[in-house]
Amino acid sequence: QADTGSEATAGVASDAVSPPSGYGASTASSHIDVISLPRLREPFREAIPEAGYVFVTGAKGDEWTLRENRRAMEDFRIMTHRLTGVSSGDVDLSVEILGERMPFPFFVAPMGAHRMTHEEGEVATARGAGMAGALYCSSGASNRTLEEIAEATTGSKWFQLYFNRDEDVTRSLLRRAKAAGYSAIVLTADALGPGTPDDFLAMGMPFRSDMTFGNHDPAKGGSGDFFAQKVDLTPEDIKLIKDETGLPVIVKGILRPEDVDPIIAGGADAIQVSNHGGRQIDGVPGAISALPLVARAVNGRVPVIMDSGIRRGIDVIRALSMGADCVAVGRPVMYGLGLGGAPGVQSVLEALASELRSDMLLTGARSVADLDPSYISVTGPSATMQEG
Ligand SMILES: Cc1cc2nc3c(=O)[nH]c(=O)nc-3n(C[C@H](O)[C@H](O)[C@H](O)COP(=O)(O)O)c2cc1C
Ligand SMILES: O=C(O)C(=O)c1ccccc1
Repeated sequence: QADTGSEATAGVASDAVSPPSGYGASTASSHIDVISLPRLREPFREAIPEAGYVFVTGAKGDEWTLRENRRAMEDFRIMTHRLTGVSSGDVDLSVEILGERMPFPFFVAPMGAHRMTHEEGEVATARGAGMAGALYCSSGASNRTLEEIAEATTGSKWFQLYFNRDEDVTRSLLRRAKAAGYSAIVLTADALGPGTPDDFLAMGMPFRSDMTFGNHDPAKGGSGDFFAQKVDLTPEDIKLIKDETGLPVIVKGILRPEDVDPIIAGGADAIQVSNHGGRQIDGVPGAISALPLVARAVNGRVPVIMDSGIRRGIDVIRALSMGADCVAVGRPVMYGLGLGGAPGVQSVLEALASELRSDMLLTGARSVADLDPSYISVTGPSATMQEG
């Protein structure tokens, strides 16, 4: 895709925000055939500009953690139950987390800058999530505004907060999220800003020239500077979120079991085990390896959510067996957005649900509530971590 010429303006959604940059993001809007989520990565590369592909698929440093998120899945071997009398009509994938009923135990992870992938940005992703009945977690780094996104999804929605150094800015974001109907706040605790894959740095960080962070656009009720994030967060900061909104707070980015107690004492209503898809610090363990120890530290006091590396139905089974109540899916949702806009996102989420349904049947578990560590044999580096 050339970054010049008027051709790129054709087909731009009428509600797209800023003037088209000629960047050439996807304008696709159709269902897609999904053999599996990993198989979408190459077609995604063909469908959007190289800068978007590198930004979305890349990760920090040597990308060891990015690879480890997938490799470590292999340490968790599925111990299938046989002759359990479970039929397909019996399989129940639904869960309820923080008062939200979900038709399947996964939702859309908060991701910023969807206009690097699709002209419509987050509005299309959120609409697609709603079409699949999935919960959409809106990123604080969205290109569209949280209000536009709220209006676009028919499903449940959570708002992910990048805590701003300016308290008034943070409070204003929280008030708006509450007013727009978001039902929980996700406090991201493991990020400094946009991911900086080496390949993206080498290209000169080519964000599209018309890219803005919608929630901070003064023309749309926003204020402050997205990049002015508060980095010195403590468990005390959870209180401000709860005081301002009265909503449940999920703390995202936890890998270390010792962090759990102070965060729950600070008022957190859920813990999200995550390494941000390997995008912020390289060298941290695969999220699935960290999950069992964090889940043991939580010990049922609050729900546990996990993300980073979920690509298959069996990955969802691994995470739920090892103590997660549900999981979030990141990059594959962007593949769906680039390849098919809102219906493409729907296709991706429904394909994962369908894969999970047959994997559950073959695992021999009737419902996600039945999954426990007895369904898993832990081997390799992840087993060593559990002993350590
Ligand atoms: C392009 C991109 C942008 C992201 N932006 C955010 C963000 O704004 N806030 C956040 O909490 N996490 C963000 N994440 C991290 C995701 O929420 C999630 O932790 C990660 O993508 C999960 O890993 P997966 O992609 O392997 O599923 C982003 C991830 C990607 C790929
Ligand atoms: O890239 C990321 O990981 C991320 O969190 C982010 C933050 C700001 C804008 C876009 C993405």
